[in-house]
Amino acid sequence: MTTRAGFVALIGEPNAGKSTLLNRMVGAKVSIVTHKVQTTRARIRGIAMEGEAQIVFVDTPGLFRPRRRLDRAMVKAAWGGAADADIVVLLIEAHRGLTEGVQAIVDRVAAELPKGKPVALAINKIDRVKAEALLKLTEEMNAAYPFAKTFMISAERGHGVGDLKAWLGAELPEGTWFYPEDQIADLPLRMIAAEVTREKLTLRLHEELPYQLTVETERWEEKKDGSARIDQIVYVARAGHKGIVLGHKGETIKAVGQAARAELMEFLDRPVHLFLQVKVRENWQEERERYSEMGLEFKDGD
Ligand SMILES: Nc1nc2c(ncn2[C@@H]2O[C@H](COP(=O)(O)OP(=O)(O)OP(=O)(O)O)[C@@H](O)[C@H]2O)c(=O)[nH]1
Repeated sequence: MTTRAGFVALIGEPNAGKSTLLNRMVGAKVSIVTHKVQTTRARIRGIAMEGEAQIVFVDTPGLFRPRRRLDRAMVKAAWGGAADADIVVLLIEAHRGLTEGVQAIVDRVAAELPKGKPVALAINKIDRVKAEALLKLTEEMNAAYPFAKTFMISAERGHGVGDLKAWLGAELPEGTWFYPEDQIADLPLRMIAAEVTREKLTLRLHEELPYQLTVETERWEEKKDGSARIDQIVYVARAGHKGIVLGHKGETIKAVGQAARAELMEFLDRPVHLFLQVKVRENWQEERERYSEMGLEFKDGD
């Protein structure tokens, strides 16, 4: 049997319904922490199986409205994420139509994405408009950009979502799955847990380091007493950064751990034992394979 696997980047204006759509396609509330838009970097938002195809959804946060230097770097990285994805889906809101924001995204898509990259259009919230308006918008959008396909959906009610998912599955390149099917179930939790810690680090360290560190959940153990033991590693790019992350007498990492643990307990609704370790991984930025796995690649100078 032919298996398929690949990355899909979901892009669109804030509020377009990306989280709602993802939750529907992935079938779990995986995007719980993602509304804190500006603290996130492109990463896996969820994984869905569609027949023999494994669809890995990547997030491209901070795609628009760069304000500070850091944000500009993030926008660049986000477009890198979209460019690396096998398929891009632009999600727009039916009742708002071709807004200035949507036009700006379309312009960027045309300018930044490699030619031939399939970009599908998903017109969301169709429950809010009449059929004629929808047809007009479809024409208008397809005049603005040669979309590979147009879908009319309601992420909230589920209309058309199955068609979109089936199309994505069929369009992905042939290849082996990135994740064993039985691991997909707890993968989002591991990623959410890592994201929570990364967010606390970002809050604590302000703009000093966040770009150069990453958090990975190494181990997740369900204890008999109903609690969860979570082991995470914070990777920093340079030996000098380790001290900053640890803080004086380990105060910084301790505060980060406490804050992350509190949020995880609330999210998981049970006791959590969180263990954080800080390690130096000098070639962190060069580990391209890792990034391409996330649908994101850092280039020199970013
Ligand atoms: N009427 C209607 N509302 C929808 C539909 N899909 C999503 N929404 C609503 O649109 C709002 C935004 O949805 P989200 O999924 O949070 O949007 P998002 O694109 O992830 O937003 P950001 O995280 O800000 O980028 C929510 O209030 C949803 O309930 C739909 O099909 N119909």
